[in-house]
Amino acid sequence: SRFGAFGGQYIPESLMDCVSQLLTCFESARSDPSFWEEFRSYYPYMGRPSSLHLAERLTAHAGPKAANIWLKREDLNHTGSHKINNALGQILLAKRLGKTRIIAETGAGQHGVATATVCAKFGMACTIYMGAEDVRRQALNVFRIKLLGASVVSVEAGSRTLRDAVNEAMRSWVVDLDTTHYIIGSAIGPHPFPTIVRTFQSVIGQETKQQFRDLNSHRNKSLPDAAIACVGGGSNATGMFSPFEHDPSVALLGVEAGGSGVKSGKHSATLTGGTHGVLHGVRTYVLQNSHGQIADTHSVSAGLDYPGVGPELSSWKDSGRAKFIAATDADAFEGFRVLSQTEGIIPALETAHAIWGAVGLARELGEGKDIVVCLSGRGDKDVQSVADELPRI
Ligand SMILES: CC/C=C(/N=C/c1c(COP(=O)(O)O)cnc(C)c1O)C(=O)O
Repeated sequence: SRFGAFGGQYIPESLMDCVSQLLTCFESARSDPSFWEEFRSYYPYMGRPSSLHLAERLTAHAGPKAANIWLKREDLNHTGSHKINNALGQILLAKRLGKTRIIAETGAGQHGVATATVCAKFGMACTIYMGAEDVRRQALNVFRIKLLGASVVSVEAGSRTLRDAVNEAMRSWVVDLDTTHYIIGSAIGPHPFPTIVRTFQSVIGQETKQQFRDLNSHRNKSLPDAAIACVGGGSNATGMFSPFEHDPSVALLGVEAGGSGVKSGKHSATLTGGTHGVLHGVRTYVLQNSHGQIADTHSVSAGLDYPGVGPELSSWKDSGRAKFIAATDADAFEGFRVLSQTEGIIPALETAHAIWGAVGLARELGEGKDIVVCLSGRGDKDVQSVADELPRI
């Protein structure tokens, strides 16, 4: 349950039974071939495997001596992001646990949509908790969640963003533990949640590894030189990175939300600007003041706007296995514009942070090297807020 000094279960007594029941269920499912057969039987529905392909014009944009940039198209999954991988896996666990009701938190709305989608598919009642600020800025996804038959609870407390949605979801879970499973949307929360989410999301890195080898056998190259992903709670990053963890020749780079700049104090770059702490039941890096008060965060992208991060990424930061940088809001808009206009792919604003990071890394690594980028989601949900930025774009 620990990733170095990180992880654990910092939860009230009232949650212990439910969490240990989940652990038992996960442990048995994980080692049960018929569970994975059932999971893979939904690949046609999810659109797995997602494709991996070279982004020639994005690579050219990075410059004549830049490394090749490869895109792992999690944006083409059903519902438009990597979130479906985890939502589907966890609803199969909920079924095994005999639960009949699902709750979840959401910030960008992608996890909310993915959860509402699998609840419709499996006939379970669904309530999504979402900060009121995110209800406003991701309105398209709120509409989709309701169309899928789920209800949305708009959370007015605190900063009215993802952190507050998680608080509310956890609070409501305690009331209905026996009927309800909480499909947590990122690699956060008390053990076993970070391990569950990473396990389901690791389909991203496993497929990428195989696809890269197959696509590069002619040049006798079996591994990329770097993998890069944006980091909110850390699920698409750990999903892309964990299958490469023990391949030291593959650099791992996470790109966080630098907001108005890490020095400005208005950001969500937890690993870059945070310290060891506890948030939402887990010991990890958090953004907090000297009294341990969790800081308010800012990001143009709702899915990265969170003061915590998964414990596995925290351990990789401290062990040096992965590096983390911050892309500002402006950098993200640049990544958004560049991918749209060089590859015809409109990314989620979250993903745009990784695109910006990939261009910089491609210039750094140089010719003949290869970078795989987790293209975590599509940008339909963001076009309204980007429209306001269009003059800058
Ligand atoms: C679970 C809360 C986060 C959400 N989304 C986060 C997100 C992220 C960041 O989440 P992680 O992969 O968990 O770091 C990256 N890309 C897209 C397209 C996202 O939607 C959500 O509610 O949809």
